[in-house]
Amino acid sequence: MADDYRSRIGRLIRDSRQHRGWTQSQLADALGSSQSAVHRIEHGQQNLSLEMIARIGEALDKQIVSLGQPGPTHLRVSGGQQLSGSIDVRSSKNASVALLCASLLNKGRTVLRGIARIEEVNRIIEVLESIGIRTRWLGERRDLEIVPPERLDLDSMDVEAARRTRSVIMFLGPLLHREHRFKLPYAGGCNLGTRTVEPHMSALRPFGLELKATGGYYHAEVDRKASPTRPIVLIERGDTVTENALMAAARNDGVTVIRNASSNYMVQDLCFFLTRLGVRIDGIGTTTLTVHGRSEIDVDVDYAPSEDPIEAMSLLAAAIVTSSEITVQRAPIEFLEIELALLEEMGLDYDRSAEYVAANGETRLVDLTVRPSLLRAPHDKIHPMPFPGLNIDNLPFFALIAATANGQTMIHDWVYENRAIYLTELTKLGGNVTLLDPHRVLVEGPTRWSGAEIICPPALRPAVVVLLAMLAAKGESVLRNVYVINRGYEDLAARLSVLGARIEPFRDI
Ligand SMILES: CC(=O)N[C@H]1[C@@H](OP(=O)(O)OP(=O)(O)OC[C@H]2O[C@@H](n3ccc(=O)[nH]c3=O)[C@H](O)[C@@H]2O)O[C@H](CO)[C@@H](O)[C@@H]1O
Ligand SMILES: C=C(OP(=O)(O)O)C(=O)O
Repeated sequence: MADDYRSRIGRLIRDSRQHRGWTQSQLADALGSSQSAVHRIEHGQQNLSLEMIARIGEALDKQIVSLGQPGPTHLRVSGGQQLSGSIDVRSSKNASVALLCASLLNKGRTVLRGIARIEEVNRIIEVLESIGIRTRWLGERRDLEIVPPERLDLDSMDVEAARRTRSVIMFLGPLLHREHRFKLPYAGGCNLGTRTVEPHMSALRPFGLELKATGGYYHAEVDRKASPTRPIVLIERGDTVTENALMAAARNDGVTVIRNASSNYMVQDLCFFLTRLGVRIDGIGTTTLTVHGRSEIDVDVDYAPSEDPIEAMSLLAAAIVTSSEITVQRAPIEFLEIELALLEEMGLDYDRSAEYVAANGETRLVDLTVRPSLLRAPHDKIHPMPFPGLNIDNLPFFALIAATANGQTMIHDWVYENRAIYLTELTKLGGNVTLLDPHRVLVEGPTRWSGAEIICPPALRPAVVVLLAMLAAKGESVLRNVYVINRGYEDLAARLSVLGARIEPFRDI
């Protein structure tokens, strides 16, 4: 019996080590032990103390043994501290998930450099692995290698992981070239109200895809003889629908024109990646994309997705709400220009460095230094638009910034049915935020923030907005159940702590 447990724990340790891309010697170094001891542990030949199991878990960043289900993670924030220093923007959630899905187009080995280490990416990796794709973290755990099998095993799909994201909808475009018939679970993700899949269906129909939604699944049938005979006109300029159409077009043997395409940051990253796969795309960065597809893609490809403009905006908001001077390094300026123009109107004092190029060789980056400023409310309402408008995912941060400014600001989120509602959580921290209707909130500043205990709203950006307000609130706050934040941000609490924030993660016992 004891032997059996030792072997099972040993296997868990071996799997976690391999998932991290470490050798036995590397783990031994991290533990101050020897390679032969790690070998014995992994083969169940060594008695392990609880302390040793905890140390191994810490080294591998993975809980090896738990009593029951591990509970949710919460954050305790001691607010009112000014932040200082510099912080790098990490790669984007939205490009990372698109590129993971796009790897399904490639028979060769795909390496994604510096991909975001976030829960949303973890869920997609779990789905990919469950259908037979081998993934492995390389080097410093920032680069992901993806190797496809000869045939996918779609029936074994990890449905639980798939249902926790909306991104799995982007399997449709690549899969329609590999399978005649398949099913995908309904797309999940944040609770932002109903989000349509109709534009995806109409964009992919010309490629022969028919979808029926029943019993919690989209049932797909593909007519392989079909291919678009005229330009595909998207009924919405959505990001993931554009990506789905691009991925379908990438392996369509011929030229596909996509009109009313999104030219947002993640779409551009996907276009650059597809170009590396040998797919020519004209019109990158515009709303008409002309794709010269290839029926076979078998390339060993290496690509580094660009920095996340939404994370950059979040960090600017962190500086503004805490009246701090910080430098946000590696900000993708093309996707922040309108946000910065508006902040300038509101009175923000900031500098930007000369431009330099991201690791993808394309995206223009700058360093932004923000200084404490007295902000005033803008004259007009703030509302988002598809790129090149103010980014839809950046809008919630303007509610927080408006709460620090003098005067009244109307925030109009026409896009999501439910997202503006969560901004009223700021009232629990002393904000003056009135919900006028499900799409509009009126924010009156400036605010004297005060600490509170709040359960994370079930939406990524509003949850981060609440966390940032807690940084400004004097006294202690608690933010409960922060999975939703970890879905889209890498080590946010730890990285803000490096800037001087006092944030401590904890779990219920
Ligand atoms: C994985 C990923 O990349 N997610 C992003 C992507 O989701 P995604 O592309 O999946 O966004 P949706 O297709 O759900 O669009 C968001 C909402 O906007 C509406 N809509 C969209 C475009 C349009 O021209 N008209 C219109 O009405 C949709 O009906 C929907 O209600 O784009 C959203 C909007 O930028 C972002 O918030 C998400 O972070
Ligand atoms: C709404 C968002 O993303 P998703 O499409 O992954 O739900 C977001 O990033 O804020």
